[in-house]
Amino acid sequence: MSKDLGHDEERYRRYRALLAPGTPLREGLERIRAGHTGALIVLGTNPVVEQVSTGGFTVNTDFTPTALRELAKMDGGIVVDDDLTTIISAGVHFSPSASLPTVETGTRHRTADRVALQSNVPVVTVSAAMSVIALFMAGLRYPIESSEQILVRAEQAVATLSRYRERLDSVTRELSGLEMDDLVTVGDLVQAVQPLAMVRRLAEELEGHVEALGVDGRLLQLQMYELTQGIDQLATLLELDYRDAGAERFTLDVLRHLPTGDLLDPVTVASAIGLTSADLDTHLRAHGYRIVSQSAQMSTTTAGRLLEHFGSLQAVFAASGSELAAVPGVGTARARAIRDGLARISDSVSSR
Ligand SMILES: Nc1ncnc2c1ncn2[C@@H]1O[C@H](COP(=O)(O)OP(=O)(O)OP(=O)(O)O)[C@@H](O)[C@H]1O
Repeated sequence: MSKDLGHDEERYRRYRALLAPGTPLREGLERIRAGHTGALIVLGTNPVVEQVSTGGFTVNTDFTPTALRELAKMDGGIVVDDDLTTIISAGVHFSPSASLPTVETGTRHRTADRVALQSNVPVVTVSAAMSVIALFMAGLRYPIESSEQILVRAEQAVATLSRYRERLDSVTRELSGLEMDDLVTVGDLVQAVQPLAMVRRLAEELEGHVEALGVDGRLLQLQMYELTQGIDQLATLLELDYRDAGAERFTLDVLRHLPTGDLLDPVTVASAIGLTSADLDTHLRAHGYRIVSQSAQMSTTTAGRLLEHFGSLQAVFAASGSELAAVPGVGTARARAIRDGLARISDSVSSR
């Protein structure tokens, strides 16, 4: 089955977090898996769940991993309340409509799929034969993988992300050099936004892994944090710098939804982000917010004031310390910091 989450994404994410390592539910499921007994657990109740339930007995006990494991030894399924704090019943036989479609083969899994579909309540299973945990939700089956399985994919994503991050840092440095000389073209800007979009895309994928890993995802979360530092700010600054370059407001948000194949094509990217000319050689003028605000950790408002005062990024570079200090809100100390910062940026660009 496909993993296309569509409008169920938020719900899926909630259950993925509830099923992550370290949660009581996951702990109970892991105990069941280790015991090879198997289980079918309905994660909530409503009139349809009640209607398809027969037999079993009422438990109404606090949800604990041990209680879940003990009750799973019985034949039949378990019903827990919506917020997973109480085990309502155990040993329940479910009789969902046999006409509902399912591609599952065993009776436990066919039942789980159909109960989830008919009641719109998620169902989780542990297969006794296969030792796998699965979540059934709205006609889809989501495998709940072990941390080791997820980490293999996560490590590949981290490696790709760090390559794109390196590329992004290198092209933004090149872009700075071109901005200083007022030589930027559409192609140069596109070269910077492509790795930026890829970094964001990979970070989203990693966020999913971090959520699914629960307590096992802490290290990954730190790596992701480091590799994506300053990304949103960079996007905002690029949008400010090239806001006049597009037919409408220049925004990088559209790239989130562009298929990866299209993201690799410069002309498609140029027109997707609304650049007036998709001709990659067309000259673009950067306002200079990124370079000026990063020179001395200043807000875009202050950077904007400087740029407006001097008229261009090049004029800010050419300004003397006293000229900078004379701009309202700058002052002598900050003027020195700006001069030092601009010199540093200039050096880092020319040392490459
Ligand atoms: N309709 C049902 N309601 C509740 N529990 C059920 C139902 N059908 C099957 N089960 C539970 O599933 C158990 C195993 O069934 P079966 O082996 O046919 O399923 P399966 O999908 O192949 O699962 P497994 O991979 O665990 O063997 C049953 O002993 C029973 O406890």
